Amino acid sequence: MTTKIKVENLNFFYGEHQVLKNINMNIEGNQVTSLIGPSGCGKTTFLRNINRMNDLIEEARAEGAIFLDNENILLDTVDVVQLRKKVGMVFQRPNPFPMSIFDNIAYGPRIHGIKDKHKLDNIVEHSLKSVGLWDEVKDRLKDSALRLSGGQQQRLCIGRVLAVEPEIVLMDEPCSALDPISTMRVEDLILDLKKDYTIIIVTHNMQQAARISDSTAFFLSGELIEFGPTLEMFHTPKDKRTEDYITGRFG
Ligand SMILES: Nc1ncnc2c1ncn2[C@@H]1O[C@H](COP(=O)(O)OP(=O)(O)OP(=O)(O)O)[C@@H](O)[C@H]1O
Repeated sequence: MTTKIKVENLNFFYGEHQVLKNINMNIEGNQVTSLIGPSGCGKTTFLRNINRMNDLIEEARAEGAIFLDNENILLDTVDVVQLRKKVGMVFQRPNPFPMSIFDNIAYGPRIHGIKDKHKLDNIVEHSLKSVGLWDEVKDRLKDSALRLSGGQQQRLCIGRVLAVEPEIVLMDEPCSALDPISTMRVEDLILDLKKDYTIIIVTHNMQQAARISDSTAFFLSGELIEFGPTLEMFHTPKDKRTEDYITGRFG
């Protein structure tokens, strides 16, 4: 069973500006959870709390608790390097490092101390197979990753995250820069990955949320308005504001 996430009374501020308001949520393992809501409602901020990426912003401040299994990762005592190994993140635009395909995947494991060539070969092969890229690139592992297509680059970036064996994968609009066919491949990949990982994805695409997620959370102005099984939320939303958003009446 993969890691569960329990969010308790999470409030988050950029300086005086309160961006997240009293969020409570139980996110199950082996599931895909979508975060939806209009631009600026706090989805990315929420996601970035789960691997403490907001720590990098000086005036950012979080209150409350986020438990990964039993550990509250908002405590000062948490080792954020270890946390980010456990909680990988994929960004909106594919961002491969300007180095070879092999070195992109081997980068994280090397940082975490793996030097053995044979071990790294295995990790690279395994990660590239997990993201369905192995057959496309196995004969050119030394080529620059920047020469891959956008869709291939995004799968490479997901492979780079998987190479350090995370428990949770956060994805911030991972398909927004991709064409429909690459999007479909990444969506298939996400569905496949949920057997091993807890996945949270921010998306502006309602069809995408409906296609790939088990649960959906609807945010509005920093509040969690509704959270539940995706099918229920899309067919019988409990809150009028959720209904208005998913039917395109605002946002
Ligand atoms: N570094 C920052 N400093 C100050 N305020 C910020 C910072 N980043 C985001 N904000 C503010 O926090 C609020 C939430 O932003 P966030 O990026 O989390 O929203 P979002 O729902 O992910 O939006 P989008 O769908 O457009 O990506 C916005 O009002 C934004 O202006």
